[in-house]
Amino acid sequence: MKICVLPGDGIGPEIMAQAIRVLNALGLKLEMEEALLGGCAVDATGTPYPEATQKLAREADALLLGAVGGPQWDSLPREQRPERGLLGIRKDLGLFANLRPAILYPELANASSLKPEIVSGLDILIVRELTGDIYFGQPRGIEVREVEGTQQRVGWNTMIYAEYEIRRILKVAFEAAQKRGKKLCSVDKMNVLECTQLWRDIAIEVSRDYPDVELSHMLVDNAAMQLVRAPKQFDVMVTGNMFGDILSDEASMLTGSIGMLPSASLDANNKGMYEPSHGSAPDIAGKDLANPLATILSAAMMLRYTFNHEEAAQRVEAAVRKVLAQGFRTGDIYEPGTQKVGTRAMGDAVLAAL
Ligand SMILES: NC(=O)c1ccc[n+]([C@@H]2O[C@H](COP(=O)([O-])OP(=O)(O)OC[C@H]3O[C@@H](n4cnc5c(N)ncnc54)[C@H](O)[C@@H]3O)[C@@H](O)[C@H]2O)c1
Ligand SMILES: CC(C)[C@H](C(=O)O)[C@@H](O)C(=O)O
Ligand SMILES: [Mg+2]
Repeated sequence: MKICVLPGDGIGPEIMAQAIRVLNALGLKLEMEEALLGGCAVDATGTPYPEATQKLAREADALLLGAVGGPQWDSLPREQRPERGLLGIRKDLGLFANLRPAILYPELANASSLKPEIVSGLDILIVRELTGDIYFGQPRGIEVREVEGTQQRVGWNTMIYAEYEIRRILKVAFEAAQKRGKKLCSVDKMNVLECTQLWRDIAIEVSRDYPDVELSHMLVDNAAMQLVRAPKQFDVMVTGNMFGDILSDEASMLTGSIGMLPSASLDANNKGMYEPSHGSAPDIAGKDLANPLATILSAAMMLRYTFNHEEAAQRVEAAVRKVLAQGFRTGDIYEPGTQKVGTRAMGDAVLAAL
């Protein structure tokens, strides 16, 4: 089982160190090799997704990513920014299916931004398309043009989906729903955007192959509202790249913190890159404050989806549950009466629980 490890930037190396300790403690035959992605790669090689990383990434069975980015790279030309490395590796490896499970651990009911009675038992899966949409659409750019008689800067992007891209992510979502609560909500903005009218049309077509799954549709603005009004109405949600990015950060707060939301980014053969949904958190980087649980839970998803090692995945998830029950909390999920710990001590606790 060959894993390409990409610690990245900011809190990336800190949270990754804990996930690797957990993986190593499982007694599995895992071969891990580190590579550069993001700002660290820009600093070392001038490019965010260097050739050496491309090679390792393509050879590996799975990848584990911390996070990339930071203000020190924000003024670079766009192609050199860390985020381009992340988008580049997703596209290069065909990782079109991003699974983001928002699960509320009962111990964190009070850490959720919603009242316990609204979120208790929450278990939503957000399926986000990851290699298309306005993220990758051409043309795009910023240029000076004449507009209404004056020269001014104009910025534009293109929201575009081809039928096959919509079809394949919907299949992933329907199949996930079949294995869960058999309810799928497809989120779009068909009242305004043609691109997402096509999305809705195809969702209806694909649904004919999944008569056991109840398909509903929701406009994205309403979906954002419903997520904080009554999130338990959802089982699986499926949406495009842009809306999924936003809705999954929103959903993370229902679970207590963005530091609790893992993710899997899969290709058609379940090769995957596993990464927490959050970013490099420059405001807390290097301070031993970051919550490593989203990364550790992402490693569990890797064991489940790419390596088919359900038992090991469940061991890791049970260990996370146990440390929460024991009262260990990083600052983002802390509440009075629990024990505040740093990133490394949280890793220690998970290891002890294992
Ligand atoms: N997958 C990725 O690599 C990824 C994802 C999102 C953002 N980014 C990049 O990260 C940088 C910072 O972005 P941002 O500030 O908008 O989002 P962010 O997710 O990094 O941080 C948002 C807030 O959440 C907190 N936070 C995030 N992860 C945490 C954790 N594990 N434990 C405790 N608190 C945590 C941060 O301290 C911050 O206050 C940007 O350069 C952005 O492009 C990368
Ligand atoms: C860093 C950025 C490119 C990325 C995205 O928008 O996909 C991040 O926000 C995420 O959610 O993984
Ligand atoms: Mg995001």
